[in-house]
Amino acid sequence: MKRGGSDEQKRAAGESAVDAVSNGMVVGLGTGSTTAYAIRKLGRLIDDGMDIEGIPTSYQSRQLAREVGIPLTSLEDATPDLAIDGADQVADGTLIKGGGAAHTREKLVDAAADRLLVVVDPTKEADALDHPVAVEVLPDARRTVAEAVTDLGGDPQLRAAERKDGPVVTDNGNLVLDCDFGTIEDPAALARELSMVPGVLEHGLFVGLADEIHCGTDDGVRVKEL
Ligand SMILES: O=C[C@H](O)[C@H](O)[C@H](O)COP(=O)(O)O
Repeated sequence: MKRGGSDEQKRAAGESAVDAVSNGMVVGLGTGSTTAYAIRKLGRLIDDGMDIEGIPTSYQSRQLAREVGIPLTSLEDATPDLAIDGADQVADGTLIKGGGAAHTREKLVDAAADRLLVVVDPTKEADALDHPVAVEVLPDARRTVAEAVTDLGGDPQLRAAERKDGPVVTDNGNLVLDCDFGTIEDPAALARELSMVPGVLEHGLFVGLADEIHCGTDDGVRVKEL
């Protein structure tokens, strides 16, 4: 799905993060249009003889990794040395993710990795987080979670599928509520509160996980260490 800035900005960011990959590493493969550039570059490094394994975070990243020849492993068998992942919004090192409904597995892999490199374009950077937060919910919990989100001050909308009638169904067989909280003053507190709601599998607030932000611009890549 196409979101955010230009393809060239995304390519610059995705490929910049791959410069941190060295021989023998296990790499977490995020999901989305920006990470796709990183996955393709990892494939080229493997073609050149590098020994890298990937842990995919979605059907999309698994298929692309297979296409470009990245050997795959899993969290059962390996710990990622680093993960490369995109974001829908970044402010002060905190991320909102889940625009592709992949945030649950992304969070598992990103949190397990020794380092998380986030790849974005300038449209994703903000002074404060105000993007809707994707919340993956068990189908039976759709209404009760929506009520809890409303009690927390959010406006939950069931994510509708495109080119299919009805809702988006995640790779895990669940639904997604896009929850608009306006400007999020305290992301860590909201993250904790959402995690406590029964029926919430995972939400798209990634607090304290990112180690570097690689922002692709028309004039090169800005790397911010956190
Ligand atoms: O669920 C999807 C992910 O969290 C993506 O990493 C995020 O939506 C950014 O995707 P893109 O690079 O396509 O904007």
